[in-house]
Amino acid sequence: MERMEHPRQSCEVCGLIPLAPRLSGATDVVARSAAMQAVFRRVARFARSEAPVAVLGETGTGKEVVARMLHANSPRASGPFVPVNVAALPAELLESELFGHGKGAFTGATQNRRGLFEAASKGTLFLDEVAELPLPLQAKLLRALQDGEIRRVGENQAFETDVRIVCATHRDLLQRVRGGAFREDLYYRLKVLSVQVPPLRERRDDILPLARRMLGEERTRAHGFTDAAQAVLLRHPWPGNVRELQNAVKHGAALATGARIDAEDLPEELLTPPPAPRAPYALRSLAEVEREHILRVLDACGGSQAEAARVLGVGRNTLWRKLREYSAS
Ligand SMILES: Nc1ncnc2c1ncn2[C@@H]1O[C@H](COP(=O)(O)OP(=O)(O)OP(=O)(O)O)[C@@H](O)[C@H]1O
Repeated sequence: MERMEHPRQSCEVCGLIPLAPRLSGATDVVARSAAMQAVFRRVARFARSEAPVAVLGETGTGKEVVARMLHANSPRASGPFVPVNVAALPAELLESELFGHGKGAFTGATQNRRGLFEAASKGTLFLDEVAELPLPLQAKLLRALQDGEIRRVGENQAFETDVRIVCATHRDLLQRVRGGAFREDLYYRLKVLSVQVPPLRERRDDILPLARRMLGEERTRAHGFTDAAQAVLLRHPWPGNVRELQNAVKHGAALATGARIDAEDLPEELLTPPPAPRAPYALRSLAEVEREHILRVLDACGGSQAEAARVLGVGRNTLWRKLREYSAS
């Protein structure tokens, strides 16, 4: 599924119907790597279910893209897809945003307003950054999921809900549960099904196809990457994942003067090689470590065995015996 050309034609690899052009942002969805194809095969199966799905993965990996694919391929596809970033609003505002409010519920509530739950009716409500949901709202969300109905802030009348919940987080939700920041009962309600989106560094086969697709969206004369630029793109660890790649391509497109983006057109941080990984801790025997330490102390003591024995806290005879062993070996 490198490119899903036509919105109605399903992908040969995973059977998914692609998103309408540009729905996923600037680009069509790319899944050249085996890891991403496995993700989308899973998405295709989950799409048919009504059960909540938790989409997990580092920031910028494409969790929202996955959520949109779930919706676009579900029986709810003709209904709305309503995304809400729960980390973006203060708790009180978020509550009325999600559940709506009645006239006079609080200062400024001059009329009844329906919330996103109602707006997502017959569709999918996508709760992004769900780990950040404040505890009181977690309780309210749990009730909505359990009872299948919601109450607008300041109102008693209950509205039946008909939404499928998809949520996403880059955090370790289970750790939040253990730390008391996330309700365990809600965790199990939301994570009935789950999809893990792998980081870009674990699916390097996607890097160049993604970069080419993104470049195609830019207004630039450049229509490719030099070998040097490709090598840089393949080497970078992409801590910001696909979003960081998108920025790098924009940077390259803006600076490129020729027909192809060159390495030096890419952002600086891609060009300075990352610090060399620390040598893995050498596993050595105690005898080896002892020998090295003794010789180092002896050296620091100018070769004086008496002084070295004192520093090492051993008898002079012991030190002499060890040194003899070393010289014999
Ligand atoms: N497989 C893909 N093919 C094409 N574009 C992609 C793909 N995955 C991600 N993108 C693009 O990368 C950007 C980041 O993706 P998205 O917003 O879905 O990531 P996210 O994991 O939800 O990020 P965050 O954790 O910050 O919410 C978007 O512009 C999206 O269109």
